[in-house]
Amino acid sequence: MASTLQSALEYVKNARVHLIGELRNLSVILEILHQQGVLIDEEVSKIKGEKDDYDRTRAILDSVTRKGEDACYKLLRIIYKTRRRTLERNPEVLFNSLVLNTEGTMSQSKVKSFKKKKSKMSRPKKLRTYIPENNPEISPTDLLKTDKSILLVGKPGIGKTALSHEILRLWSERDNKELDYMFYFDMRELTNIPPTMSLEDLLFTACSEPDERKDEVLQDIKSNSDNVTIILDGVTGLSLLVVKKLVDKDLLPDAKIIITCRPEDEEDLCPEDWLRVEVKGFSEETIMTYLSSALGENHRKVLSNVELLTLCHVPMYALMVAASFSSEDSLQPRTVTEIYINIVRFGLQMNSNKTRIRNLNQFIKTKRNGILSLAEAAFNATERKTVNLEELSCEDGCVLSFLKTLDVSTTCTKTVVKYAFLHYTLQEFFAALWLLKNPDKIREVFQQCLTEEKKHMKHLIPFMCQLLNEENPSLMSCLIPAEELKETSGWFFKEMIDTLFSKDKDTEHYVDILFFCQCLYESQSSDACISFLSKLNFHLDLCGENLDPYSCCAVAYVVTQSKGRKIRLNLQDVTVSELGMRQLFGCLENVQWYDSTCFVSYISYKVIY
Ligand SMILES: Nc1ncnc2c1ncn2[C@@H]1O[C@H](COP(=O)(O)OP(=O)(O)OP(=O)(O)O)[C@@H](O)[C@H]1O
Repeated sequence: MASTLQSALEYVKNARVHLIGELRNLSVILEILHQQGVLIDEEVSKIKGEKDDYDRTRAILDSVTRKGEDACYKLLRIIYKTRRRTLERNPEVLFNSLVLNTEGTMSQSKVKSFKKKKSKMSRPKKLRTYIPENNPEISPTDLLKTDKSILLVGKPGIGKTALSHEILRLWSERDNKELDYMFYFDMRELTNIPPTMSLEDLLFTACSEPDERKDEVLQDIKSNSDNVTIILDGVTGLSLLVVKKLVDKDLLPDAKIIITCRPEDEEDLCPEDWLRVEVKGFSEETIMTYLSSALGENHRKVLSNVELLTLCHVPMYALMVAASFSSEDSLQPRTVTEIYINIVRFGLQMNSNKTRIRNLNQFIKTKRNGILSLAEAAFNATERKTVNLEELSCEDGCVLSFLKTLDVSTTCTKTVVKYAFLHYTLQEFFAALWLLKNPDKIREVFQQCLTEEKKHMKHLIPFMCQLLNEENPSLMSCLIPAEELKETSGWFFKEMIDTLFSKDKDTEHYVDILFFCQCLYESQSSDACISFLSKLNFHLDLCGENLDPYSCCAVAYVVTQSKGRKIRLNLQDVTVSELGMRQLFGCLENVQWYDSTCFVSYISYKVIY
């Protein structure tokens, strides 16, 4: 509850502007402040006599801050306990359950057989393997209860900090009235402290200092270290002597230490008697709960897209997907690629030591070389049909935050570190980005899409279509000069349509109309839609297709772009959800139902729920 980096007094002062706008049910707060002896009768009456709630809130905050730290702490506790009634906008980030695994890492032979099995799966099945299975082994409550020290390991953004905050919350709300201590340190905030910092300085300077009898408190902590829990969040190594001594139990030998770290920093951090817990992210069930509570009915749009659904196993990405869909209509991403652009921008911002959003473009420009080198490794890996990135020259932690690391033993004495993206579709996104920097390769990739061996390269095309869109320069303008992109988009769509249709003349090659619609929707280019429709003689045949809401959105977009000519649309025997059907209704006025050449647009569909 109370922050470890600022006192309650500072907290109330800093939050004043927000509290003035957002506190409500002031009589509840006043009553409890009175009961707890923070305010006396006269003060309460005076505050109640103020002319409106705005002045009453100011008066409460003034009185409490004048009374100092203790009074501010009590006020914060009251607000926290009554937050559902007293805060206009409930700031609580609800903790959704995470899959926690205590089994340890998979053996090399298991990894190999899993990979072999995976290589034979279809793309949706492969993507689904990212989502961890929901077989709960241990809960945050168990983690609070155990006496063992704990190492929480997990990929970037997977929920380690959220889990340690949850442990802190459970601790602050438990009934146990015995005196014990819990300290939380965000190690990323402790960058400028001397490597030789003492325990006392760590606990009382970097953390909160008791008002009085500091020596006595420190003595109590030292002599009863079994009553102490210290959470060190985001540890990258043992360079701070005090942290090393805590881990080695040279200091506070009976204290419980909880460390969170990413897999690449795990070595040396997990003594044998510690409990190692791997944070694996959201299960499918949690993704559904998370998205439906964040987005209501709109969550079906995400669920129907296997790329986005599986991406959401990383809570940080789930947050971004939810934020993208829940923003004001005008700010909502129209396309899937825009969500990835948001994720990349947000990921860079999160790992940039809090760059402000208005300075973010400038910041991204400084990371240009690192991002493009990551993009190159992504392209090479995608072409080789693997998730292992090779020849990664970038060492910038901010850029590498999109990756997870894997230690692979090459011989019994040698281990190499391999990198992979947190999700395969992010690899494809970066690969598409690299192609736009190297447009000479694009034609070759279009050709590859027609071959059995390299047909997986087609998944880069929808990303490229949107990244070429001049109206959305939020990422590309920082990486590739606008003139280069303009030149590419001058020939890109014609070449794409011509190449992907070309084989159709000679063979029975199947033209994937839905895939085209998806690319054109991502491009948001009317001209490209018209070229495509004229290639099809304005006849879209989707007979027998399974149309998820995203495909429906894409089809509706393409159909509506044809202003001069109506479209003949064959929806015979399609399977479609109710949401998808609603997306399609919007474009039906652009559909030609009867026509003299006896082509008739046709609808017969099965609705799925
Ligand atoms: N269990 C959860 N319930 C709801 N949201 C969560 C949960 N876990 C994580 N999130 C969301 O995802 C974001 C990233 O999570 P978090 O900071 O905990 O990741 P992390 O594993 O600590 O990452 P890093 O390695 O980068 O420090 C959080 O800001 C939060 O919004």
